[in-house]
Amino acid sequence: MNPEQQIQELTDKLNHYNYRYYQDSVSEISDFEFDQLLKELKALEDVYPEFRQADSPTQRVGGTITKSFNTVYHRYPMLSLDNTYNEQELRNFDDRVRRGLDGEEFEYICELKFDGISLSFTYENGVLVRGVTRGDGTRGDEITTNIKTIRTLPLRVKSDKLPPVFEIRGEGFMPLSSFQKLNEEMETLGENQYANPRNAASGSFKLQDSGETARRQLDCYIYSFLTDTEFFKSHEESLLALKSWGFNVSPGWKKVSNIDDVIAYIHEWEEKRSTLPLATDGIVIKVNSFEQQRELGFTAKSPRWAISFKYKAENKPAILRMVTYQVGRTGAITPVANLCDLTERALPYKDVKGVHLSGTRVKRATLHNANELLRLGLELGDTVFVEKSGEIIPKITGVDVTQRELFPTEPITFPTKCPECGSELQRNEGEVAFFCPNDSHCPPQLKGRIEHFIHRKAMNIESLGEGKIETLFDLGLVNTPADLYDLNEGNLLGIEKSILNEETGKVKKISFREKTVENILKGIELSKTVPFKNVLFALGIRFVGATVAEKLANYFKSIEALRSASYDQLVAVPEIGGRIAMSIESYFSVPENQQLVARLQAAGLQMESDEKPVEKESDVLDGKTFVISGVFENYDRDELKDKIEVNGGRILSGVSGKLNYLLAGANMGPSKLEKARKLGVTILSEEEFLAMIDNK
Ligand SMILES: NC(=O)c1ccc[n+]([C@@H]2O[C@H](COP(=O)([O-])OP(=O)(O)OC[C@H]3O[C@@H](n4cnc5c(N)ncnc54)[C@H](O)[C@@H]3O)[C@@H](O)[C@H]2O)c1
Ligand SMILES: [Zn+2]
Repeated sequence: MNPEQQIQELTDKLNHYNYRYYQDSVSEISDFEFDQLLKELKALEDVYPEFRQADSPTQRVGGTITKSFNTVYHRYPMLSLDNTYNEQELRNFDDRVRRGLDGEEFEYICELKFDGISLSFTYENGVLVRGVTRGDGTRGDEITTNIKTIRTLPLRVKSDKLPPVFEIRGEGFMPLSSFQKLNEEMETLGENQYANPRNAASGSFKLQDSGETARRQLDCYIYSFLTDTEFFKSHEESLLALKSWGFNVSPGWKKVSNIDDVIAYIHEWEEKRSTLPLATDGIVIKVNSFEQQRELGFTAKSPRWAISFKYKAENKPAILRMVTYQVGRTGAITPVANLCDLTERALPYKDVKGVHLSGTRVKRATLHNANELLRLGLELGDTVFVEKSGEIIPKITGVDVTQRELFPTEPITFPTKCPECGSELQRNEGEVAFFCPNDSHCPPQLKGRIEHFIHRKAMNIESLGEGKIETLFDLGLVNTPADLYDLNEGNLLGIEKSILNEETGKVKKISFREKTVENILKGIELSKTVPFKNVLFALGIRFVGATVAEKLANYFKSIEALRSASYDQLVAVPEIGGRIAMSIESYFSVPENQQLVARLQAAGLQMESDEKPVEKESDVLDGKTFVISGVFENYDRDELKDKIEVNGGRILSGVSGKLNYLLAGANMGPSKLEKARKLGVTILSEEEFLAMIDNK
């Protein structure tokens, strides 16, 4: 790959992770890995500035705004912080500050870096009037009713020294105790749990229902004060004043006069921070004097007068006691390392508590697949190194082979049979994972099929989550998706199941109360109105994803026609190839599948597409073709698609020479944009597009 392609790829990747992180409150990789990729991109851009993309994540704050809230412009931009994981870079920062201040004396304030989301609060005449998220740094989401649920945040501040309008900033977070409670509840309800308190805080501050936000007991530490006139001389003064006005200022901060003391502060908190009631991921160092802060100024993304030091994930030795094998929803086999602490070597495995890693005890780490076992060269009884990068699943990073002399080990033999159903395992040419081919009877695969069926993009039965499906499956009430339609109040109400959490040894109860049952049944009933294309996707036919399902539904119009289509008829459909055609044929040839479809049909699901001809609003877009890409402010992509169609336009699946317009939102891949430019396609913003149809 040449540098230009590398820059493009890194940009796309990082923008994707940013989007998932800020929009969906999900971390697909660890923060450390994210920050390494960002540094890699920055280094490349420094050498090849001409290839830097317009949407480079090195140039802007990563967050986004959503259309579910009012968008508010920040009076003062809300930036990010530069970060580092090592002391040398911290000393380099110190050198830059010193040079920037021409040798003047200066002080630092060290603070803990709380792991939540950045919030801004505006007070007018002492009254809290607005709370806004950081958003993209320039504009954020107005979440005033939600932030008012923070009990430590004064709604009114009494002091005769206050400026008429001021803004304060802080980190909204979910205390560890609230986080644990929330996740236990999610588990009981069978909902997906949050991976870490940060994601939980970010999701909870942006709920539409502020009653629910209140219930989740969020909190906020205040760390900054802003106003139009110079009010304080230093950060220290402002922290003391904020405290005296009743704001929740975390007591851990400290003023120091040189970088060595900063480093001492970092060491002091490295262990101690695990005793705090909230998650922290590092410390923040700020130049104390506001005048000096102004002298140093800002980059596009962060102040030059501050930096954060992030603690690296802890890495510890552990003993590999055994390897167990999990069967995934698709039948893939994942080996899992079962670990214990060095001090637990002699304990029977059931009494083992695991290795202490960043505040929790770890007993298991995924080994991904058979190749990973080989790559690490593991043997049973080995002393291995484990790491937990904050929120992400613990992983084994290496083996200490010297320990084998003292503690004998045994080779690991990968199983040849499925641990769940006993079928002979298979591995496809060129694939790393072994899988169980018994897709019609292997329990985890059956469960997986049902989970796919209820997915938002399939039958959209939101009232059923993973935990509930698991319970119904284990009780034998639901073995196939069709069984869902036989459920009634009689067999659901009062169901209880205790689930043992093997990590903690705690037993949790899942119970179906009246309200839950009502919701489940309502969701199932509603799914009968879900269009045919979703039903087709929900069946989970191999290679028939949501887009293929839509194409097939539009073409064949009914399950009857699809089922009886020959291979030749199938491949005659635009964009349907031999692989898909074969998979469809083979799906309908299996008796269990025929039965399933028949039962679903009898239950009243939509097995025909009732595509009404679109009611046209105008023909201003007649004969024009569009591709929609990225994220938009006012409408989502489906809404935009509708707007195009009712005005006579057509949607194409990709950028090509035939395309007239690319409707480009935020976060779209720069390579697509580039391609469109090269082909001379007109690129439209959301605004420009809306103006186009407004002129009808
Ligand atoms: N894992 C992923 O997929 C993923 C994706 C995107 C971003 N990230 C992580 O998020 C980081 C970027 O997020 P960011 O821009 O919010 O930067 P950041 O979280 O590294 O630092 C800036 C933020 O720190 C917070 N903060 C906490 N305590 C503070 C204090 N005492 N004083 C001042 N600020 C304080 C503020 O909210 C501020 O906005 C990345 O560096 C990466 O680590 C991870
Ligand atoms: Zn199996």
